[in-house]
Amino acid sequence: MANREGGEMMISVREAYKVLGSHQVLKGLNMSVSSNNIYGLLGPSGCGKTVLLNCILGMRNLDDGVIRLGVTDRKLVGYMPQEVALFKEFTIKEIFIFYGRLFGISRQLIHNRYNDYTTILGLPHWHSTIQSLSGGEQRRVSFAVTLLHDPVLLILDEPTVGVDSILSQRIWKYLVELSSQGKTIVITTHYVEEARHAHTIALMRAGQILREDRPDNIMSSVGVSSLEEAFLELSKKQDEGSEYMPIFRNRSIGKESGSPLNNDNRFNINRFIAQLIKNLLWMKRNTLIMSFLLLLPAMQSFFFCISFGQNPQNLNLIIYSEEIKGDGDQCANIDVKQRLYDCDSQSLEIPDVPLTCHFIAHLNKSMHISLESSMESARLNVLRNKAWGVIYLQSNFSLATIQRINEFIPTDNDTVDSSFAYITMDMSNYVVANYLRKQIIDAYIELKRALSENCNISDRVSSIPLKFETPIYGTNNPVYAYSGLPGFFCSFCFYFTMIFTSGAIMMEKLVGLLDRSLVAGMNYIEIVGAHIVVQFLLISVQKSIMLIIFYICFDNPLIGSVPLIILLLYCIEAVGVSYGFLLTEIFSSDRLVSYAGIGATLAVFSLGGIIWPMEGADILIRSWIWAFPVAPAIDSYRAIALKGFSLDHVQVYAGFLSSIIWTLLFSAISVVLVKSKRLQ
Ligand SMILES: Nc1ncnc2c1ncn2[C@@H]1O[C@H](COP(=O)(O)OP(=O)(O)OP(=O)(O)O)[C@@H](O)[C@H]1O
Repeated sequence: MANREGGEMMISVREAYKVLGSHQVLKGLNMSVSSNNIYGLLGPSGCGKTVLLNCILGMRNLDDGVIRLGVTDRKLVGYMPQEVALFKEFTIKEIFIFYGRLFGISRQLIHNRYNDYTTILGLPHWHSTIQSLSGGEQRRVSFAVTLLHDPVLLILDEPTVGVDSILSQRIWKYLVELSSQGKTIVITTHYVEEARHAHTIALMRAGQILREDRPDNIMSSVGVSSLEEAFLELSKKQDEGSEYMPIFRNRSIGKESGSPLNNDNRFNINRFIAQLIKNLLWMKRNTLIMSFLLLLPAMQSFFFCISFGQNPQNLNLIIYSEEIKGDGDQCANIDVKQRLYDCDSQSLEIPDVPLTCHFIAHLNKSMHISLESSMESARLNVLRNKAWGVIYLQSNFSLATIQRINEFIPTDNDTVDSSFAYITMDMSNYVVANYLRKQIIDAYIELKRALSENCNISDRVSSIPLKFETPIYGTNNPVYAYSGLPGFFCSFCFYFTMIFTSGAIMMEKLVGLLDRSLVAGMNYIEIVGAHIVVQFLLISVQKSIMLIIFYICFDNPLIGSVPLIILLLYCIEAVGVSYGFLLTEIFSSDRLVSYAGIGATLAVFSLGGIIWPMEGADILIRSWIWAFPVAPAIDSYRAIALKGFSLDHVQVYAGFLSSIIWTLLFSAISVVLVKSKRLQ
């Protein structure tokens, strides 16, 4: 490319249009940057300088217009973003080595260049971490990183903002030296004064270049003595519309301009290793976060095992019995096996120790029983939340119960009524109330069995004719935690990988690290690949910790194949990684990413049958549950762990299939979004 004077042209932008949201940012912009020149892009905040640079670097595509560059290889371009965009926890040495690896520069050359930049720019010590440096020092390091691979074209987005005047002068002096060595430099700035050092100045306003020329030519052509005045004059003309009539071109009308720089979409092992080492180094530097990430699953699983789904214990229950006098001394030291009454006696009498005491003894096995002397005080205690219920037994409860056992069908209604235990409960808690109800029924069945045995009456005849045989799966006294654990474990694996993936990528994105790496030639395959390796290591350790706590420290049932369970968990984690990545492509703020992540986890939590079995869900949800992410995998886990099913069972392979399909779907949408963003 040649410029008007016959010299080489490094950048040529023609009729550039760009709309972002509802804002037309570039409006038919033209720009020409000659090789070996310093091109100062001067304009107020929001005029579109950064968007223009992004388009030149291929981070965004124009809606219409053409960009041509004198170089197409990313290795020949150096980009310094507006933000410092460096890893805060890393030392200067580590940052230099990271970017050096990206560009394939040897260690020796990296070190030599550091020494050169230290002389020129006064870089801090090689082993200083970025977070220990002042703002100005960080900018110097960022500038040096841009120069590290000796690029031909330098694009610097406000390198002197927030920098003291001495450093700013130093940077400009060095830029002049670089241009004399054959580099082309495009530099954006707000500061008119420092822009005078540039060979060419472009005055930009509202998405257009108002004038582009040598500084003195601009002033003389407008007939003023300063660049500020020239800018004001040209701005007035733009507002009057005499020279720069804004033309709105709709995105759909214009033809899209592709990236002016080549994108290397092939996997490059050096770049991948650079990214991988960087991720591992980040983990090493953030020991607090890493220990939290490893302790969190241990704590979560431990707390789950000791608190979730176990049967309620020591529930308070009150007995108000008219048979018992005073504070219940009669019931002290009851042996539930002792003979209850004399079956041979012809006339039935109240036994020495009333049956109430035996009933209490059976109830006491699983509950905490206290006696009250009146129904009013008993009810008051339930009202005051001191007990879960009251059992009222009438004065001739023992006699009526014995009579009922002996005669099978008692003769009079009074006897029938007196043999009843009248129960008034606090039913506000579903689980507690039902568990208590079962415990009371079990205690009564025990009492009745003891009474039957007392008189050698077969319990087979006197008891309810229902017999629960050895169950096919599980036990006759199931614990809710056993069926809740699969949902908890799987949801945690999904949540953790999703939040770690989105957190790691958003961290790089928000501070400009991702853009810097992408401009340097890194591609998404390398970035995501390196991330997956790190994730894999981390989740393997986490998973092992959780499996040990669940199945070795605590005796939760696991009758199926352990390798199959581990494989299933990796599949669920793949869904978490792909969903986390998708969120970072959909949202630009980490807050929104967190909201969407937590929202999805809550949905997984409730659809996974942890809180309540899906058999109780609405028919609409039940019939579509297979279509939700993670829920079928939780079902598979349950089938493997609690029923011992293998991969050839539909309930098991459905979970694997669902996880694979969701991973592919989330990944495919992410790829489409990444590609379409390039077009934005
Ligand atoms: N993703 C986006 N969506 C919508 N509008 C955007 C987006 N990015 C930038 N803009 C708008 O485009 C305009 C130009 O932004 P740009 O960052 O290029 O300004 P600038 O000239 O670089 O400003 P500064 O000097 O403050 O950095 C601004 O009004 C900004 O709000």
